[in-house]
Amino acid sequence: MAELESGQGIRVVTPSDHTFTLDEEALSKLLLREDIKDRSVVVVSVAGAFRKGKSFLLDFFLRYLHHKYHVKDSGDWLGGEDAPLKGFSWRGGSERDTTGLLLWSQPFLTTLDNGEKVVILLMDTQGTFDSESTVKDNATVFALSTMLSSVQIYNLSQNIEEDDLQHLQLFTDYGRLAQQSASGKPFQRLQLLVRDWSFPYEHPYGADGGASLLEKRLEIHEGQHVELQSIRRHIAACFEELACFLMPHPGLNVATNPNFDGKVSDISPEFQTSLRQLVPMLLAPENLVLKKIAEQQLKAKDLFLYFKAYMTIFNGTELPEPKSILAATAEANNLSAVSEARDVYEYLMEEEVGGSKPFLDPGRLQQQHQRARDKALHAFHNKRKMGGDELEASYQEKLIKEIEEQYEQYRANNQAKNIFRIAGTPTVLVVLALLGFLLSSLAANLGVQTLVAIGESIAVGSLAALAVWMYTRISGNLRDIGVQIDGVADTIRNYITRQAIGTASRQLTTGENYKND
Ligand SMILES: Nc1nc2c(ncn2[C@@H]2O[C@H](COP(=O)(O)OP(=O)(O)OP(=O)(O)O)[C@@H](O)[C@H]2O)c(=O)[nH]1
Ligand SMILES: [Mg+2]
Repeated sequence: MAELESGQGIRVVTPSDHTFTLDEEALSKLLLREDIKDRSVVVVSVAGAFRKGKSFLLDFFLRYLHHKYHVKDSGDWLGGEDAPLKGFSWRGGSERDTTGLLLWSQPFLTTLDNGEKVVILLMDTQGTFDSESTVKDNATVFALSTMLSSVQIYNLSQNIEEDDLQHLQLFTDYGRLAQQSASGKPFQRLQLLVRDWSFPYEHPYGADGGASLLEKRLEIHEGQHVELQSIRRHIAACFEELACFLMPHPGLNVATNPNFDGKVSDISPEFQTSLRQLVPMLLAPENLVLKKIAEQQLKAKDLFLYFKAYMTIFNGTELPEPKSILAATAEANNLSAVSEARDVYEYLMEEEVGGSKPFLDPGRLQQQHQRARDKALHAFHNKRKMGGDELEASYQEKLIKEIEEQYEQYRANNQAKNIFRIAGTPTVLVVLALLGFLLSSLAANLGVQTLVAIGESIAVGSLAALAVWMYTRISGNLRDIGVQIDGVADTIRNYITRQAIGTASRQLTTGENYKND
């Protein structure tokens, strides 16, 4: 477990004076890490009232993840009987402990059976209903963690009560709107977890008992107030999967002993049995739920965009309307499509004209740009987006603009690789002078006087131009003339390069088919 001890909870969202700030730097260090950013994400979050054992539970998740994905051991993961429980900060007492939103600093990496490379992230959240938070603070933490996770574990104490369900109210409207905008349900798994369940004779501990209790609580019946009916109807419409698990009491040591350090031997055997069932049910490779928004699987780098988008709208003075949550989702959604398309463009261009590649004929560069641009736009269109055609069109415009800017960059870099360019005007003039002399001496041997004269005038002209050019550069006078000479040399150089490359590529590519895909 030494490796686990080197990890820590990173507070990515911090509360201050009833607003929340995103630590973009800390978040980007984790999500935009080279080995993480392109992996599909699984985000497991635990939320609910304060002081109810959320962080404590997450530390068992960490033990399992460490055992399964780092040590890759198939033996017992629960750990030594006497080892203290480490990980996210947890403690006894009546005062709140966790604040803001935290992610565990060590991402757990795995490859699923279908070849999908994933990263598993754990999220700990500030407990709701402590004496320092407002209703808005509570709703913000709960909403953010639900929207950013693929599995939200809703940690409840003793029973599922009506106010627990009302907490989901914010999402029921959002869910309705989101469904109109994209097909499918907006969120994935809501896992209710009832702690200290004391009626196993009515509903047994575990997933089955949980399912029957949940069914009973979500039942719609005649005579029920319409508001209660509508909450129930819409909760089901928001989550792809609703599940409930009933946990037994962990024993008095856990609940009341101030010196309890989390060792397994102090925890009731029933609680241990339930942990062994619950944790793999959520975190075994075959049970992982990949984070999706608007039916798109999120990569770690996309999650970063959504974090930013949601934080912005939740930081107003009011709780955001479901409509603005939808708008923020749509924006982040389009942004992620733009970023993916830009990657396609860059990849294809780098292949041909990346930093280490030699100079490419400007005509071929233009063709490659067209091809890469088309493919990037195709990738952009292919990605499902929320927010309608107008929003998509505005992001498409942004994408095209960015691509054109990048093309300019590639063109400039390519031009800089041109050998003549590196040597500049003097080389062109010297080469020209040499060619002139060569022509005149050849023509003299053949006795063609006009060509001798042409050759000589090219040579003398070039040398004179070189002398003037050097004068302008050294003295700083007659700069306009210097620029004009540069222009002529540039034109000659471009012409010669195009001819030379054209001939070379014709020879090289005779009979060869360009790969187009
Ligand atoms: N009764 C009971 N106590 C538990 C359970 N699990 C953990 N505890 C105890 O609850 C106390 C609080 O644990 P934490 O994990 O810090 O609780 P939390 O929900 O993260 O609290 P905040 O961070 O303040 O919101 C500790 O003393 C744990 O030993 C449980 O299932 N039932
Ligand atoms: Mg906590």
